[in-house]
Amino acid sequence: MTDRPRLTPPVADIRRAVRNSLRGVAVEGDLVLVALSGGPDSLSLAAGLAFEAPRAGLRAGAIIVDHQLQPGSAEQADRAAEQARELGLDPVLVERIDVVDDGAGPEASARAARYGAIDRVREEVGASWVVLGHTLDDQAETVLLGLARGSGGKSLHGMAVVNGPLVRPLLGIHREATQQACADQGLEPWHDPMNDDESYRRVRIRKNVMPVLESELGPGIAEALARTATTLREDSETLDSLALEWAREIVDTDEDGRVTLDVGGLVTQPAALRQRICRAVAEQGFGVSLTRAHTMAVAALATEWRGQGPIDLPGIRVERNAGRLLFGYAGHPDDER
Ligand SMILES: Nc1ncnc2c1ncn2[C@@H]1O[C@H](COP(=O)(O)OP(=O)(O)OP(=O)(O)O)[C@@H](O)[C@H]1O
Repeated sequence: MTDRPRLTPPVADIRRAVRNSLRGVAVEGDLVLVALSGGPDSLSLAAGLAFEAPRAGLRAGAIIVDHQLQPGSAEQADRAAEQARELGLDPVLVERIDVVDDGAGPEASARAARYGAIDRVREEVGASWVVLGHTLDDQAETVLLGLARGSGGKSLHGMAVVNGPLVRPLLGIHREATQQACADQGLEPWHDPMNDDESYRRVRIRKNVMPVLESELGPGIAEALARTATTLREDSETLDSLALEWAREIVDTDEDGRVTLDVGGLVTQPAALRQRICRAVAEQGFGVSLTRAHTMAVAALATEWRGQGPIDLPGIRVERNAGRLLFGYAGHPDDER
C-alpha cells in the first residue's frame, strides 16, 4: 500500500463524494440503494450513504446479491445485510440469484445477472438510484483492460459517475482509502477470495501491473489513467451528439421499413463521425450494438464499395444499393426474394 498524502480523513472524503454525486440528481424523498457486496469499497460507501442521506432528505437502503456460486455465500450475504441494518439502512434486501452461464464466461455471466437483479429490485421497491462502490483504482484498471483489449472506443472511457439510475460516487477515491474508512469506523469488510485469484486479468493488473507502473511512472498513474478516461468520454459524447445531428440529415426510411443512409453525405464525414452514424442507426433503428469490427465493415460499404453483396451481422443486414446504404432486420421478408 502506498502512503498517499491526505488533507482530510477518508471517512470525510467518502461522505463528501456521496454528497456531491447525489446532489443535482436525487431529489428530496428519493430512495437510494447501495449495492453492497460487503467488501471495503461498498461497505464504506454504505456508511457514507447512511450518514449523508438523512441530511439531504433522502431515504437509504441496501441491496445485496447472493450469486450462490461459492459455499458460504448465503452467510456472507446475511452478514452484509446485518451490517447494513446496523448502519441504519432500510430497506435491506437480499436477492438470491441463479447464475446461468450465458456463454460470456462465468465472471461476465455473474456480473450481468447481478446488474439484472439490482435493476429488478430497484424497480420493485421504487428506488430512484443505486450507488455502486467502484473506486478510482477500478477505473484505472478498467482503462488498462480496455487498452489491452485494443478495442478502443467505449472500453477506454471507463465508468461515468452517473449512468442512468446507477451512481458511482467513489470514482475519485482510492481503494486503500475505503479500507482505511472501514477501519476508522470499526466496520469489518469481507475479503472476497476472487480478488486474489490471478487467473483473472483484472486481478493481475491490480496486483502485478499497477505496482510496476506506480514505481516506474509515479504514484499519480491511477489518477492520470482515470483523468484520461474522463477526457475521452467527454470528447466521445460530443462526437456522439454531432453524429446524431448529421444522421438526421442523411437518414431516411424506405417503404419496406428499412433505414437508408445517403452515401454521399456519409463519406464526406470524418471517419469518427461516419462510424458513429452507422452505429447509431444500428442501435436506435434496430436495437443492435455493432462491434468495432462490424462498424468498420459497414462503414467500408460506403467508402470502399466494389459491388460486393449484403453484410449479415447478428440481428441486422446492411447492403449498398446505388447511392444508399440500406439497413434492415436480418431475415427481412425481402431477403427471401
Ligand atoms: N454481490 C453483490 N451484491 C451487491 N452489490 C455488489 C455485489 N458485488 C459487487 N457489487 C457492487 O459492485 C461494485 C463493484 O464490485 P466489483 O468490483 O466486485 O464488480 P466487478 O465484478 O468488477 O464488476 P463491475 O466492475 O462490472 O461491476 C461494488 O462496490 C458493489 O457496489
